[in-house]
Amino acid sequence: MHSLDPVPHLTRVRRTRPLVHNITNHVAMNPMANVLLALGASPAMVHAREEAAEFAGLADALTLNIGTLSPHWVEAMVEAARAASAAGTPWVLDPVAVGATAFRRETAARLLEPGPTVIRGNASEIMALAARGAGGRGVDSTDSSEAAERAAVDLARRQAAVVAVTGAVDLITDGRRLARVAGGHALMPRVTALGCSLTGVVGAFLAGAEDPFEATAAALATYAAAGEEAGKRAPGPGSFAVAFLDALYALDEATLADRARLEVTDAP
Ligand SMILES: Nc1ncnc2c1ncn2[C@@H]1O[C@H](COP(=O)(O)OP(=O)(O)O)[C@@H](O)[C@H]1O
Ligand SMILES: Cc1ncsc1CCOP(=O)(O)O
Ligand SMILES: [Mg+2]
Repeated sequence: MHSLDPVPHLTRVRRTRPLVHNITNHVAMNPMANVLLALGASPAMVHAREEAAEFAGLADALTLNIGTLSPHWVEAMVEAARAASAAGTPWVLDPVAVGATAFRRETAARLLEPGPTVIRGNASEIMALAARGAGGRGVDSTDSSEAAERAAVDLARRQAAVVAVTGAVDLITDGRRLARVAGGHALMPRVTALGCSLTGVVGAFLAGAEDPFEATAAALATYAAAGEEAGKRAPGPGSFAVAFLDALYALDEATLADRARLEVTDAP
């Protein structure tokens, strides 16, 4: 068992206010920007092909999400990914519903080429990307994160990337280590774009981090702690969405240290 303290990572994000460039889907655009602001980061949603690569070169981290694709956006994403990799800027791929259509599979394959630092998806998406499952039901998972463990470790090794699988328990692996993050709240998958927004939060935690595995686990532990706090106050998805932003904003280091349920072992 290894130890991993998420608190210094949250402190770094709040101190440095990283500029996170996101090419995300139409559904997530607004909630994701609000989540990043509540966290203390600086979001920018910049998707035109004419400027995506240039902007990726300015940002502290980049996140790409294939939720509502169109051909123009795919080219912008490929160019932004290449620019980020060339500049040594960390970037995250969110393979929304990757198993659903050929267009998504082809796009994800193109985006894996320039080498994402982190791949963050739900269990069905990670299994589909690793060619081990049918891919869920649209954007929602039909698999548990435990079922995706082998796929996640294989994908991490194949891609030399960190893979984060979310669900009731989150798994994070770099192919060598495996972290489990418990907590969060059952209302989280009932609010759209909370997973997409988490991808932005992972981007914020990667900025300036020495170890992307540790930074990703810290991001997921922070998100779970905020979800748990929000769940105490919200009776349903509408109020949860608002309570989650407030909880993320209010989450202090002592509460994170107290709430974080994070364990790290060797990957199988
Ligand atoms: N049943 C659950 N209990 C607690 N937290 C959950 C549950 N399902 C998902 N989450 C949390 O919700 C967030 C989004 O994850 P998920 O729903 O898997 O992603 P996506 O929205 O991309 O499908 C993650 O922080 C995850 O830990
Ligand atoms: C509903 C929907 N349709 C295309 S993208 C999207 C948002 C998915 O958000 P999340 O992956 O966070 O559930
Ligand atoms: Mg998703």
